[in-house]
Amino acid sequence: MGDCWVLVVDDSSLMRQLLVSCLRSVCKVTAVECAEEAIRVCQDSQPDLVLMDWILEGMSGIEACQTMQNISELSEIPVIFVTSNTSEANQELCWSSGAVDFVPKPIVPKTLQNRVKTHLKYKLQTDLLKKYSFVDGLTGIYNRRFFDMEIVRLLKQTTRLQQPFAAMMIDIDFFKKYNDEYGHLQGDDVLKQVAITLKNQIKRPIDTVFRYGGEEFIVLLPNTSQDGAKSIANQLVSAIKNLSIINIGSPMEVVTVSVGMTFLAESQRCDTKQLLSRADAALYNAKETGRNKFSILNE
Ligand SMILES: Nc1nc2c(ncn2[C@@H]2O[C@H](COP(=O)(O)OP(=O)(O)OP(=O)(O)O)[C@@H](O)[C@H]2O)c(=O)[nH]1
Repeated sequence: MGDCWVLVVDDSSLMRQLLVSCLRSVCKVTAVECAEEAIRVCQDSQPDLVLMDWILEGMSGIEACQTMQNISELSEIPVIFVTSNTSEANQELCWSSGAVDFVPKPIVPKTLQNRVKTHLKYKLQTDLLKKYSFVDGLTGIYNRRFFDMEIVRLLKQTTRLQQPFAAMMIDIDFFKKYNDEYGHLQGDDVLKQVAITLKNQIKRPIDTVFRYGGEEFIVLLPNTSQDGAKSIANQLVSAIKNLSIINIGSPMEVVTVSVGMTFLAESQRCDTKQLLSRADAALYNAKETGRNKFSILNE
């Protein structure tokens, strides 16, 4: 729980100090003074929990909570109101805005700490369950379901932050021949080795590998230059070849992959469908022009 991170939103500096010092022994805490800034912080780096004041300059706590509910990547961050507006009608507003709890002011430190601990525990459990439902059973890397969610979030983030973005579609060459020659169980083992190798090649925490389909993988590299992405694509191709897994059905004699890459410069935008069809076209080109290589499609 010490690694959890709580964002405090309160326009009184005294209250911010009080809340931060009260929670410091429970988790990491950051404080901001208005709802607009809180939403920005949540969009950039999602906290595990938000402690929200009701009356704030500009957007109110209730409006902020409603706004967060309507932004898909923020809608699952639990919000607890910390407020002296404790009338029944106001409590009703808290619940209907999407808050998970309500702590009255003046705060009782022990109560606040225990409420926060309880909600962080729920959050950690939910995150863990989600994580398992997003992991591919065979290879242990993220699955298609997670890709479908992540790609929407990452493309939005890329547009908002005006960053470049690279996506690679990776397909094992002559894998049907491998299965036919060595059997499906050994084929499964190759899929595991390829997945682990791809994962080990990408070093930054924001880069992600997914198993997209049977013997197809996707690598997403947010905020990466075109040269950087090309060099990673080359590394991936070499790393798989260097595993030296014999495949007598392949002219390369070992298991190799083909990589189709699409790159979006800072100003370029596209949706998931366009991104996938470009990566797929580049992959087709890599397959058609010899396999065991990468191709790039920019337009
Ligand atoms: N062992 C195993 N094989 C799989 C799995 N998913 C898909 N495959 C196999 O992957 C093979 C894909 O074959 P193709 O699409 O013809 O592609 P390929 O033989 O790799 O040929 P190219 O892509 O053109 O180089 C098929 O034999 C599938 O049965 C899996 O989970 N385990």
